[in-house]
Amino acid sequence: MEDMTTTAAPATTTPVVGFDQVTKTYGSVRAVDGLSLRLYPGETVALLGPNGAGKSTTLDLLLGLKNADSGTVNVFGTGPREAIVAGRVGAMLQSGGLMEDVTVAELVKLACSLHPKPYKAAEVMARAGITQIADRKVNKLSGGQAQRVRFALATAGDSDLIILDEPTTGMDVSARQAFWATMREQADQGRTVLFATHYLEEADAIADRVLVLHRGRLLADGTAAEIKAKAGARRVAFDLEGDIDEPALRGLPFLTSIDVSGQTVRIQSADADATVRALYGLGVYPRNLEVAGLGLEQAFVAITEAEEAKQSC
Ligand SMILES: Nc1ncnc2c1ncn2[C@@H]1O[C@H](COP(=O)(O)OP(=O)(O)OP(=O)(O)O)[C@@H](O)[C@H]1O
Repeated sequence: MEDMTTTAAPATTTPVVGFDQVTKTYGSVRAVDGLSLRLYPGETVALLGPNGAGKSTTLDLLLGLKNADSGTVNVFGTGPREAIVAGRVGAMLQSGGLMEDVTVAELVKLACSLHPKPYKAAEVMARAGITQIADRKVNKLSGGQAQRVRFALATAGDSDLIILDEPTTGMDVSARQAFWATMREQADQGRTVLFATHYLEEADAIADRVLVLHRGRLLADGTAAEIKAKAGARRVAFDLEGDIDEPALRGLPFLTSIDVSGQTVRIQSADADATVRALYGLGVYPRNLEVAGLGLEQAFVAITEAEEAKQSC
């Protein structure tokens, strides 16, 4: 698989975020391993990676919640904490505890009062869709409502960089749609949005750049389309009549996965042309043949599995 860590980011724009050879270890675990990357104004960037890949640690380093063992983290030309004190960074963390014995409105007003460039609390609540629960105690909220409140806190003021760790977990469909519409507006106004997610369809739909982390290293960096294309493999689906000789199909060249369901066969192949030629060579005549590129989810799995295989050699 070719190198996927070259980004087409503009060379002339001053980066919003710069990581240079950043490493963070916990005991023997290298959570972030020599990570270098740049984020630029107006980018919406998805941070993907399997469990334990180092996404949350990367965001914590970016927010100054953790210190790197080596390397440098730069945010708007300063350290992360200075950038936060200056109000340039808004964040929504995965399990960010919410103050319990206050109402939603009180909490949002507090967040606004602490921000150097605050928005009006009523505006912030309307944007997050929590006006109707403004008088409710924070410890009485459902999971999705609490998530909306975290979203409000992350957008309490005019920040230039918005960091979101799995932001839509627990949100219903309409909350998700409203959330991403707001984030899109924020990016259109020149803000940088960085979000970690396990929802690959969200990354595909929302992000104009996708970073794939694996064991603390950057495995891929590009648009979703580039990552899908560079993963190489393609999906092939077809129907067969009569008895299916599954062992023979499993022996097809370039096959990376196969699923037989009834008369329908779905395979993933590193060289779809060669696989289909070999299929005809078996004397098998597929009907309804479809060949398509990988979705971001399959590309992600292909990239991370290829890396696992490389490391276990
Ligand atoms: N405080 C800690 N002490 C010890 N090990 C930690 C600590 N925090 C994270 N780790 C380890 O560092 C690695 C990276 O964890 P991190 O939470 O950054 O990954 P992640 O990509 O956010 O994972 P997930 O998708 O599961 O949220 C994991 O192996 C994790 O077990």
